[in-house]
Amino acid sequence: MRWNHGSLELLDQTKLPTTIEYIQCDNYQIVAEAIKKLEVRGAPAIGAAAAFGYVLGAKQFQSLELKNFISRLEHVSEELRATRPTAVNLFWALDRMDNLLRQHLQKKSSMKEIIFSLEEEAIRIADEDKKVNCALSKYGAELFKSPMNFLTHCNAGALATVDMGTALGVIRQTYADGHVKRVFADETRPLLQGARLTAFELTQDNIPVTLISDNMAGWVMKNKMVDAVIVGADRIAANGDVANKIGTYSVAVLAKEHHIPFYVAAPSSTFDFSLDNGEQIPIEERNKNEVTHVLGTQIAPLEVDVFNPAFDVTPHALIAGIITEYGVLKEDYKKSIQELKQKLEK
Ligand SMILES: CSC[C@H]1O[C@H](OP(=O)(O)O)[C@H](O)[C@@H]1O
Repeated sequence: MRWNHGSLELLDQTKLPTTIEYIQCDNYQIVAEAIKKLEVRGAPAIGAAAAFGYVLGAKQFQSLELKNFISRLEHVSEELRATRPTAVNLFWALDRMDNLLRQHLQKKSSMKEIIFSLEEEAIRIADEDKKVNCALSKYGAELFKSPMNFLTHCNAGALATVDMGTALGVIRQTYADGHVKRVFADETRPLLQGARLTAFELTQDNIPVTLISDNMAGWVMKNKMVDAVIVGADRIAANGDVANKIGTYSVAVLAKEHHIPFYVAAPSSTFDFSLDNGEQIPIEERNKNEVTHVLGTQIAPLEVDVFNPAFDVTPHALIAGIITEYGVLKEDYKKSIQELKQKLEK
């Protein structure tokens, strides 16, 4: 994504890998639609895009009298929050924008000061994400000191963040250290983020990648073709339960069965300290057409019933470590995540 001081340019991820097309967002409504349609997707990327959408909304209504400006911007925040329910980074980013607005209102700042400060905060959120991914990638790479075959699910790469990625950030750093033999990428039905995005990112970086369909993950593990699994996250509860793309839970169970370490890579902004466990994480359910059609081609009877949860929850007991920008958290997750929370509150 690229911020041009008045408009946000987003790479349309629904068109990848065959078409490189950008969406010029000059109002918050276009950003909200882009998040809903997964034109921009991935927890940190959604958060940063929403923050810039908030700035666009503020600019759209800056000529209103203050009372109306405030109510319109509250509506902008609500509309952006309503785009997708699971990735907590969306709400974390919008909370930062709302809190900053409240501070300016208390200080009776001018409209010009408010707009400038909101824009600075959105840019800060984006810049922080790049630095955070670099830091967590270094911590993650320290776990892998010999040549490894990885398996990953969905896309937790540069396309899912502002840059570098989380799970793919660790893989990129580990590759730079000479410790990646190959990455097995699950295609990740129904929207194929693995086939369309992870395979795209890794081939662009000349990192050896083998695309597999989701139902092959168990067999490659059984045949000792995988040394470690690493995935991203959309929301992590206070006990270490992790919500991530649907299919992640199945991969974690398979990894456990085959004694393969299963890692999650996520910035601290993906933790939801208000939730005791993963059962409390809202799981987005999406349109049935995403399952009955593949890239617009019908593959099932239209009248069939469909269940289309976009995420599932992996219990912390299946997770070998959660790689963050503060280091790798391990069991007892409740304790290590509480320590992370205290660190963030300092
Ligand atoms: C680095 S967070 C990436 C995370 O987000 C993806 O979901 P979606 O493509 O629906 O936004 C997936 O769960 C990834 O692991």
